[in-house]
Amino acid sequence: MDNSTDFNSLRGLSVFLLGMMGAGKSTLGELLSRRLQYRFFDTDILIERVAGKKIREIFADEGEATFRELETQVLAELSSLTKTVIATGGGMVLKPMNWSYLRHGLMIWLDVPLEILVKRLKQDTSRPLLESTDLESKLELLLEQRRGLYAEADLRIVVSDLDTPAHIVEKILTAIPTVIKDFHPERDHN
Ligand SMILES: Nc1ncnc2c1ncn2[C@@H]1O[C@H](COP(=O)(O)OP(=O)(O)OP(=O)(O)O)[C@@H](O)[C@H]1O
Ligand SMILES: O=C(O)C1=C[C@@H](O)[C@@H](O)[C@H](O)C1
Ligand SMILES: [Mg+2]
Repeated sequence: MDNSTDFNSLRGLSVFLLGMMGAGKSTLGELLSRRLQYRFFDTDILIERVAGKKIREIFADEGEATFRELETQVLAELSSLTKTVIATGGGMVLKPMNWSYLRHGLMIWLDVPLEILVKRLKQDTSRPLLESTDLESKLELLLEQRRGLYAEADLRIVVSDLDTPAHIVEKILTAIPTVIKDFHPERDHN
């Protein structure tokens, strides 16, 4: 099949991937962008570039509030682009102001069960919010606090243990035409 038939319905609209740490936003974002022939950006990577240091170091040296400011700044710049897939950081949904930027594109929530997140993140040391705490309890708490926010996305993709990144991208591409039908670009940007 000609891949372009998959995504004509997007009409150049950017895609924002939302979801918890470890949900696969960065991994899938890159794959999805290739399928869509879109550019790909990852807000965490851009923040590290702007700050000239790792996220772990930004949290340690300047605190989470500074990280969140940089996050909004990077998002604001990306939101004016078209034909772009953007992997956001897990906490992008926290600031109400960020929603005015996220709403410029199609927002997709990668909904991954807690057990899978724990499995994926137990060896990881790059995520400061998961440092020196009981990983499962911390993730559970964050998920509880954020679930309602992620649920504001235009599309929810439920991920199971057996879903490979390629399979999830196919699920997204299949769902896009349906969700885009109800998408109103003139929706409230506030
Ligand atoms: N479908 C999948 N199956 C198996 N492993 C996966 C899948 N998707 C992602 N992973 C793995 O899970 C880990 C976390 O993925 P990734 O970094 O893409 O998450 P993220 O959503 O970008 O997290 P963060 O919000 O912290 O940036 C990586 O090691 C990645 O290889
Ligand atoms: O869920 C979060 O709050 C975070 C997720 C990561 O992507 C990074 O943006 C950072 O580690 C914070
Ligand atoms: Mg990521």
